[in-house]
Amino acid sequence: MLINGEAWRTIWREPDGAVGVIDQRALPHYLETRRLCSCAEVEVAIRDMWVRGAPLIGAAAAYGLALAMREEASDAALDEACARLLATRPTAVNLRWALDRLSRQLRPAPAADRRQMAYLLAAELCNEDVAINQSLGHHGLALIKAAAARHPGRRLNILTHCNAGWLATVDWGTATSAIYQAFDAGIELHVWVDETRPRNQGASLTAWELGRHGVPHSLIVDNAGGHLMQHGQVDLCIVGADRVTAHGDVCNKIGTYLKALAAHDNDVPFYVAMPSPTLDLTVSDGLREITIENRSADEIAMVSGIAADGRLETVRIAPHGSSCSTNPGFDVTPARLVTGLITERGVCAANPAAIAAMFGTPEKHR
Ligand SMILES: CSC[C@H]1O[C@H](OP(=O)(O)O)[C@H](O)[C@@H]1O
Repeated sequence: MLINGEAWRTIWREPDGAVGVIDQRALPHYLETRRLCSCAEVEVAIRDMWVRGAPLIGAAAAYGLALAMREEASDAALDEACARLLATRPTAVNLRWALDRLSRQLRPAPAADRRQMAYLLAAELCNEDVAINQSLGHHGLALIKAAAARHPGRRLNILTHCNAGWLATVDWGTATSAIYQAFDAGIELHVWVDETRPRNQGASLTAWELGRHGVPHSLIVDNAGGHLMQHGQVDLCIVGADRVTAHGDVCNKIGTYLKALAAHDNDVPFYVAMPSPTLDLTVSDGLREITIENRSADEIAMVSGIAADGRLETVRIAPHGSSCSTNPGFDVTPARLVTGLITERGVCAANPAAIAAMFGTPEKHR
C-alpha cells in the first residue's frame, strides 16, 4: 500500500539476505524499519509484536526459517527452528500453517539446497498472501456495494476492530482490503475504528493506515460500538481473524465477541475477513479447543504514546498492587453470530457444511 505515494510491503528480503520489516511499535508516530539477521531475531520480532497480525506472523516465520537455514540447514536445525518459531505466539494459526508448509517443502531437499530454496519459498508465500488479500477484498467489495445500495444518498458506516489492515499482512490487509477497494471505487464510506485496548492496534495502526490512504474514519473507544449500533450509525462490521474453525467459530482480537453480540442485537451484518491460511479445519469448537494467548500484565497497567518532546514513552495508568494478570489477547465469536466469512474464494456462510463445500477436508486444504 502507499505511504506518502510510495508503495510499501510490511516485510521484504534485503540484498544481503537479512529480512526487512516495518517496526509497528513506533507507529503511528514514526515509520521505522528493522533488519532481522537471524531466526532468533525473528522470534523476538514476532513475540514482542514488532510485527503482528496473523498473516504477517506467518510470513515472518517463513523468513525466520530462511534465516535459520542460512545458519545451518540440517534436519535437526529445521526442526529446532520450527519449534522455536511456533512457540512465539500460540493463537494465530497462520504461524503453524506457514511453518508446516515450508518444512514440508524443504525436508525432501538436500541440505545444500535448502538455504536458497527457503528464501524462494518465503517470497512465494508472501506473494501469495498479497494475491489472497486482494482477491478477498474483491469479494468484500461486492458486499460493501450491496450495503451501500441499501442506504442510498448517504455514506456507509463500517465498524472494524483491532488492525486487520495491510500492516497485519504482507499487503492489502484482510478486513481493510475490501474497504480500500470500495473507497478506490468511489463508494462514499466512513470507518469507525475501535481503539482496541490493551495495545491499541486500532488507534495506532488502523487509523494510521486509513489516514495514509485518505479513507474517512473516526477513532472510537472500545465501548462505543454498541451505542453507535443502537443509534443506526453502523451499517456493517468487518473484522479480521486469527483462526477460524471448521464450524465457523472465529477467534480474533479480544473484544470482537462483544461487538458481534451488539451487532446481532441490532441487526447489523457482522462479517469476518478470512484468508484460507487462517482456517483451521483441525478444530471444530473454537471456545474449547483454541489456546488463547495470555499476554503481559504491563499491557493493561501501562500505555505507550509520544511525549511533547517527540520521545516515545510508556507510562503507568494502574495503581501498583492491582492485579493485571488476566490479559487474554483473543476471544472466540461463535459461528451463529457471524453473518459470513469473506474469503479469497468468495463469501462463505459460517457453518460446517458451507466451509466444507468451499474448502474441503483438512487433507485437501493443505
Ligand atoms: C488480519 S490480522 C488478524 C488479527 O491479528 C491481530 O492480532 P495481534 O495484533 O495480536 O497480532 C488481530 O486479532 C487481527 O484481527
